[in-house]
Amino acid sequence: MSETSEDDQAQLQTSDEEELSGEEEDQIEESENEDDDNEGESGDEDEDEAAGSGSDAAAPTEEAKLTWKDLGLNDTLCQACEELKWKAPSKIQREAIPVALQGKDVIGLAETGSGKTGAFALPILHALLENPQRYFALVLTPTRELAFQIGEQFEALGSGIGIKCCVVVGGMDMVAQGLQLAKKPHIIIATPGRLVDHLENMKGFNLKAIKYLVMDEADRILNMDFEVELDKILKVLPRERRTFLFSATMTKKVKKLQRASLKDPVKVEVSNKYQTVEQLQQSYLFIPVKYKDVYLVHILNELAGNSFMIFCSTCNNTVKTALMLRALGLAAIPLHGQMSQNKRLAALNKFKAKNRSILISTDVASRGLDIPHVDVVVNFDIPTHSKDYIHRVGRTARAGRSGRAITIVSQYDIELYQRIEHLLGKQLPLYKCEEDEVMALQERVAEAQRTAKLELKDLEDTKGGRGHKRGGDNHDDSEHFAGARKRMKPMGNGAGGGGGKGKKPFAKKNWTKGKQKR
Ligand SMILES: Nc1ncnc2c1ncn2[C@@H]1O[C@H](COP(=O)(O)OP(=O)(O)OP(=O)(O)O)[C@@H](O)[C@H]1O
Repeated sequence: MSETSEDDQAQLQTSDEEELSGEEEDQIEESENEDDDNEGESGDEDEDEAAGSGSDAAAPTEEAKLTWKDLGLNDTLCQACEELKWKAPSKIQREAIPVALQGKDVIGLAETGSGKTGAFALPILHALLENPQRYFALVLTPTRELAFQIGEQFEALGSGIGIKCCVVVGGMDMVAQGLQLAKKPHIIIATPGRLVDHLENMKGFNLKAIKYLVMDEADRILNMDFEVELDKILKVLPRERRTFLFSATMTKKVKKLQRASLKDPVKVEVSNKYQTVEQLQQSYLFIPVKYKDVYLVHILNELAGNSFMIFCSTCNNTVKTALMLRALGLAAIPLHGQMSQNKRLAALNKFKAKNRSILISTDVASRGLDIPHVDVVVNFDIPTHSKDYIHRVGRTARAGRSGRAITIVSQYDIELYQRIEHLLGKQLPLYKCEEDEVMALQERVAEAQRTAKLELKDLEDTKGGRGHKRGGDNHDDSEHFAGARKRMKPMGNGAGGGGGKGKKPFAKKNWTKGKQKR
């Protein structure tokens, strides 16, 4: 493997400084263009394969003796990994990086949180240092938040070499993005819909020079939801390029994979299902649908002090659930595709900064997001596609940490749940709880549900009155809403706002008063 010369590095840095001085700040603007955030997926699950969840930690294992240098990466990048405290490559990195450095196309299948981003970013940065060039690589991701996260990771790894990235996603100002693109970054990280907008509308912008195409969450990108956009993008990319497909779940459908026009790809598959049990404690709860809220509150109470990601099936459910929990004094914040992009980012940042301990989201947050402090994932609504289960529960137990996943299964979800167990290749244990204790919460929860309902109605009325269309950006500020809550009797539950460990958001004894039977 050739080493990158100092001249090459200097070239990369010098040209950046010349062209990119006076960088303009991104303007965040509200938009209702949600084309890139499809939350549903079309089936084909029998043909899918999964690498499990959380089993191949990014954290190196004892037997992992290989160093970054051994993989063939140049010194600057080895140093960048060390600065990020990545002591040694993870399994997927050990296996994928050498193949990628040989110039091969790669299909990388490895568990959630196992370091796949580094597995494709490092060889691209290595190649960039050997042949510095603008518009060098294009990374496609299914969601906007993931695009920002990947951009940050490229910048962290490439900080020593003056790498310039541009994140191109919907919901942000087109003009500001266009200006950034015009500065010819090395790496473009994009959601397909917005990239197509630029390709079609920005004079002089093309992707003819691209040397590397990455599809992160590749099975999702190759899904029919992105068909039109992806075809447009692939048409304008040069055939002479390297293509990397990465995900924790991959389609086996040859037809779908053919769309990526890979050339003799090497499949790098990393899976070690036995460790899943150790790091990710998975369980399910079988309950009648009408008790879902009360069981959720019970779980949050039982595991108080942790950080939670709760997944719902619809935008409306995320808001309703968040309002219900907030009426009980729990620090819940919704995140979904009908929120404006600045509010989506704000919600995520509050959760990341531990200002809120409960993030309630749709599948817009199920893939790729790397928030190390997530302790518990709750599938409040069961995922319609079992693949999504793998991604959702993968938001915890990342990079060698431990975590828990609890799936609420109602009488209507049995078939979907069986499919999940089939995909996992094992049966999960029941989440144990005392029914009496749960039912003792019912009265308070019912009151909170009523409050939430009123607040939701008030929210819709207020926004509707301002001329917003229903289903637009009208479900995003439930946090600051206190209309109906003001009318509600004080709960006296001592609920906290933040989510630091050890803090109980509300005192359990308050909830067990006045037990009642079902
Ligand atoms: N070699 C390494 N050593 C230690 N930590 C690492 C290493 N490589 C990556 N990480 C860290 O592990 C975490 C998970 O990495 P990453 O987000 O790339 O996982 P992923 O495999 O893409 O997960 P997902 O399938 O959920 O998208 C990140 O916080 C990253 O910084």
